[in-house]
Amino acid sequence: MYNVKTYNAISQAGLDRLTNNYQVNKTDDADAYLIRSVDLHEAEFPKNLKVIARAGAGFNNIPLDRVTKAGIAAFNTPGSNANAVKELVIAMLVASARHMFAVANFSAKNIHADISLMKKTDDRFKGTELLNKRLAVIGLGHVGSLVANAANDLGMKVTGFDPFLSSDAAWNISNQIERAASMKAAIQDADFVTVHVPKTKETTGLIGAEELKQMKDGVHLLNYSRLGIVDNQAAVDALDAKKVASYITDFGDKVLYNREDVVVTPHIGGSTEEAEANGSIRGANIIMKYLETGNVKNALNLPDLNVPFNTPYRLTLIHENIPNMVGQIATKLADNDLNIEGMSNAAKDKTAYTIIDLDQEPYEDLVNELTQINAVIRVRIIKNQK
Ligand SMILES: NC(=O)c1ccc[n+]([C@@H]2O[C@H](COP(=O)([O-])OP(=O)(O)OC[C@H]3O[C@@H](n4cnc5c(N)ncnc54)[C@H](O)[C@@H]3O)[C@@H](O)[C@H]2O)c1
Ligand SMILES: O=C(O)CC[C@@H](O)C(=O)O
Repeated sequence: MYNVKTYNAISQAGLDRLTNNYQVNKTDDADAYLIRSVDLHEAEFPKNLKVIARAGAGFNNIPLDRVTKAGIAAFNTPGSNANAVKELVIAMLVASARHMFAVANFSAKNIHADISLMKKTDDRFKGTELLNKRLAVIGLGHVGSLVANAANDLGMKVTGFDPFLSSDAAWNISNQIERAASMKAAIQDADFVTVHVPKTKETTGLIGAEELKQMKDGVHLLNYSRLGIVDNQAAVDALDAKKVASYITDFGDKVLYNREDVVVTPHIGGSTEEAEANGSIRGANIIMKYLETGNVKNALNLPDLNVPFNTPYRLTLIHENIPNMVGQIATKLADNDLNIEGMSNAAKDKTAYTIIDLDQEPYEDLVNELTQINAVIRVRIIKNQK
């Protein structure tokens, strides 16, 4: 029996996929965590924990270095909520062009007045159209590519900037989207700028005072990525200077409160029934595959390694990516008369992963003995359930 612990509201759709070999939230000493935005940076991980699946795209809440050193595989589910974010961003583009939040505030405050009078008395509510306006999309991954394509379908001129664009992602982007060679080239002519990059050391403050200065006067800025990717104090200064017309973000920050030109939504970009179900189902599938086969695809901290599991037992080893690891492991098995039916190894950055298929049950102390090899981080024996 495997134990799964959930954090945050995890859609039942994914939990329903777990087979009878799984129980959910029965113990803290879990084999797997299925999480959303919970911040794990200060968390202590139980000894049993083998895998963390993040239902969603952003993984800046997982301390990847520490998790890897503990031999825990970490996965996210990018794309599971991309359509939800796209729809909200498009709504916010329309809302900012048509002053929808000012209109809503006005009508809420003047509930007893004849609302049709406001059009006659107040020119503030005359908006602009998105047609032929320019949108800069920073980051063209799962979310950014959908936003770029949808804005293009609405008749906007769209410029994208993504120096690390994967070839898979590039296939999803309409050939109408212009590709900028630099951030400055992307933002300097844009009427709207929207940011869709992961939060890393490199992207923190990606849109700061300098970038805001390079934008057109009256630009509308959107941040549905993460807190800190836009320097909020710089954004407030640019709003005060009327450089930026409006700023819409999914992440609260006290410097943004009580302003009519700022709208903060409470981190709801991916909060739809469909997106939460997608993320939870993908998370549950990832957990079952990793625990039951050791196979890995698109992990955040392990290389891809997918080997058909046709023997009664399998050993998986997470170890440092240094010379002679596989040799030492194979020698230990040979010294103990364990025949290797199949062996595969791959590396990602400083971490390597080895799968060894065995035709017989390994002796009890093998895990301990292999773990004692210098630079071996985690050893598992998996019994084939098929
Ligand atoms: N508000 C929400 O609820 C919500 C929902 C989903 C995702 N997100 C956030 O949005 C981010 C993007 O999500 P995604 O699913 O598109 O991720 P993704 O990994 O598919 O795409 C991210 C893209 O950003 C690009 N990128 C990285 N650094 C860049 C830089 N310096 N300049 C330009 N491009 C850069 C990458 O090459 C990649 O193509 C996530 O990391 C997450 O933080 C927020
Ligand atoms: O879990 C959520 O609702 C947030 C998800 C979102 O921020 C993401 O990065 O995918």
